[in-house]
Amino acid sequence: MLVRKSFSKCFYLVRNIHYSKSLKCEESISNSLKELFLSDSEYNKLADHYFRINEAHRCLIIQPYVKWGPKKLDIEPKEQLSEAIALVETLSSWAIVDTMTIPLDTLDRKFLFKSGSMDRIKEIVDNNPRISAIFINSSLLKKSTTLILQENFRKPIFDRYKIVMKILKAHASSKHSKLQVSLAELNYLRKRSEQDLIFKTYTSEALKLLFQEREQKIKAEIENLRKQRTLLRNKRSKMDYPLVAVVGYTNAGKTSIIKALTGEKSLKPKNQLFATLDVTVHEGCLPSGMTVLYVDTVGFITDIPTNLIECFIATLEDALLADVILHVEDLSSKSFHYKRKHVLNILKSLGNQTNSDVSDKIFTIGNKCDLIDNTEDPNIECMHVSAEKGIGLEKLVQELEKFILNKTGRQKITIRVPNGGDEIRWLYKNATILEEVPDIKNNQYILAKVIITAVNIQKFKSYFISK
Ligand SMILES: Nc1nc2c(ncn2[C@@H]2O[C@H](COP(=O)(O)OP(=O)(O)OP(=O)(O)O)[C@@H](O)[C@H]2O)c(=O)[nH]1
Ligand SMILES: [Mg+2]
Repeated sequence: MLVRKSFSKCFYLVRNIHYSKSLKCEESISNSLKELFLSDSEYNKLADHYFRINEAHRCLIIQPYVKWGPKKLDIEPKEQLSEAIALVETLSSWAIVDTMTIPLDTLDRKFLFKSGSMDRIKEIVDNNPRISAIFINSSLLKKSTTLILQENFRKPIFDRYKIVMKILKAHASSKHSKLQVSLAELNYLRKRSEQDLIFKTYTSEALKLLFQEREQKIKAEIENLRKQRTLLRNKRSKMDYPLVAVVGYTNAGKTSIIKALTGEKSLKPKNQLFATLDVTVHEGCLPSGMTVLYVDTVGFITDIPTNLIECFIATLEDALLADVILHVEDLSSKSFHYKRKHVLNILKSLGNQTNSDVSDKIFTIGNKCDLIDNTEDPNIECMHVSAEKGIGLEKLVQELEKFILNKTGRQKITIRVPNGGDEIRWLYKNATILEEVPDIKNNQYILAKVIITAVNIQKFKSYFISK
């Protein structure tokens, strides 16, 4: 599957939509699902064993990086380490005791590290009793490598997959995000059950049943919610508001931008990765007075294995169906280009999968301009704004409006209609009225300046002109 391949290093989640303000939807959770989450103690035991969800740790973070060759990444190890720190800081019960970066010549070494590095780590761990766990910021360590490292350092080892899984579990608050996280977890456990001792206490048939039953129930519930989302989508298209999906690398400031553009108080930007785990829709107003809906989405992150991503792919439909994709980038990030490349790759592969050219509807902005010097990087061609300081927002909405009008085939036109007639009432319902002035040549008429879609122009003509 195309997405499967191109997503192997990137992570992007989009969850169910809650329409804020005028559009509200209540998801219902079936009794069978409640039962599934609460009473499946056997399953929960296995999940706890692997993800150690409730454990709090004081950890040593190790950032391995390949020094040269094709596996060398276009991102500074220091920047990778700050992402690892941000991931751990997102876990409220965890603390960071120490950090280190370790160069590697290959990622395929059995112990991961060379013997000199192994000794260095061991020395640090042995001499610091505060360290209770080690987080190696690498996507998914092999089971055998994890065991060897655990044995050597006599501390539990966490890789990036486990940490992200813990964050997702902690942050998932809606039914849909809980379901998706459960499915990701299930896929992981199923894979591990093929090789692991703890599973030997179950017969393979019992295990198969345990996983199968749970998977079927979760998938059925997800399908249910997807139907509800389709309903919401239809409702929205009837209302005919342009939809802007706000996407970008995690922590770029997507939620902050929406908050700044809509004034929505319920939005809480956080200096955390995966602060937003549920897709929410927020109503805003463009300079002309046209209503626009902004969709807040879950951030992208690199270097997360495929099976964690797969579960969320279906829900990306929502972002892809938006009229415009507002790509928010963090100008202050040292890995700006690396992150940009990843986000654009994901969007492109999603577009390919659905045969739609998304690149055409991407509007890019660089956020956090307050944190950079005025000396602009000539390679960063996008509008500079600051959600936090309110810089460039006025220009942003003006340009965004032009872009939306262009992409959605909406036009600004003036229509002459009878004063107080059905025509103006219809226009109030089906277009955005910008201005109404009396026609000085004949005061029985008014000149209405409107923003209207091509479809509605045709409807207007057929209802009122060709009659
Ligand atoms: N200095 C500065 N900080 C900003 C700006 N915009 C956002 N931030 C901060 O950046 C952090 C992340 O902001 P969010 O809006 O939560 O970012 P996000 O992209 O929604 O993050 P996720 O939902 O986790 O993917 C918060 O601490 C914000 O206060 C800005 O313009 N300038
Ligand atoms: Mg957010």
